[in-house]
Amino acid sequence: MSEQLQTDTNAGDDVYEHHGGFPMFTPVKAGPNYADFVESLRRLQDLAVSTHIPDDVVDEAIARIDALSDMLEPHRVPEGKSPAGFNTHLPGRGSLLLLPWQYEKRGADGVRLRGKFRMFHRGGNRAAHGGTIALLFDDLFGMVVHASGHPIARTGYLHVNYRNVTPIETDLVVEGRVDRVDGRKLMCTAELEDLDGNILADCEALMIQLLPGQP
Ligand SMILES: CCCCCCCCCCCCCCCC(=O)SCCNC(=O)CCNC(=O)[C@H](O)C(C)(C)COP(=O)(O)OP(=O)(O)OC[C@H]1O[C@@H](n2cnc3c(N)ncnc32)[C@H](O)[C@@H]1OP(=O)(O)O
Repeated sequence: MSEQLQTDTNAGDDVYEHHGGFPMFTPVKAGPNYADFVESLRRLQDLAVSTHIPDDVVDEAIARIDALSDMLEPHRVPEGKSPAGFNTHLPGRGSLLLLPWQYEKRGADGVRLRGKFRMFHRGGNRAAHGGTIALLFDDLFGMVVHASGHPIARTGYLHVNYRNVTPIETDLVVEGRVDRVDGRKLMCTAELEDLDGNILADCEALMIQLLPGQP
């Protein structure tokens, strides 16, 4: 198993040339306080979309956020050199982009995550924005492909069926798997459910393995 894609499940293809033009990523371990850092940023995003603050407080917030950004700026690193996205024990693998969900299962037969859509994922009337649901599925399928031992594949299409309104700030589960393989084409399916087993959305995706050099 290459260090490039090594995870705690040891899943994934180990020949770099099979991963298209992807660079070799060596997972970067998060420090003990990294999860708190990302959670603080998520809280800030929750508040940014759910407050109505006076202009003078806006001015002060801008100044403080800019000061924080100035503190972080010298620590910029190239893609793959940040802990963000590589720490499978953290919500959203430690990435602010990804849904802050955690793995309940990750194996060759599928991947299951549990978590909540946050306030900043709200699309209207306490429902999750449909685009964030597609993001959840898309990232899940990346991990499904990896956990099933296939080389990196990119999403050809995602077909999302929004079956019921998906609530924010409520524990939910999503589970997906590779259903069928046809050469480079991996047909995947997944369902998003509440804890009573009601399907909120389901998704079918075509994941396509990359040819050598494909970005
Ligand atoms: C340590 C902790 C954890 C870390 C662990 C990391 C895990 C590992 C992480 C990596 C994670 C990456 C996950 C990325 C997930 C995205 O990248 S999502 C980004 C959105 N997707 C994209 O940007 C893809 C853009 N598209 C492309 O790059 C190119 O279309 C592709 C996918 C490379 C395919 O191009 P191509 O090689 O020219 O293939 P092409 O001949 O067109 O198609 C191949 C076959 O698929 C079919 N096909 C292609 N598109 C479609 C379509 N839309 N509908 C139907 N059929 C289609 C073709 O008809 C053809 O079928 P056959 O004729 O072979 O039967």
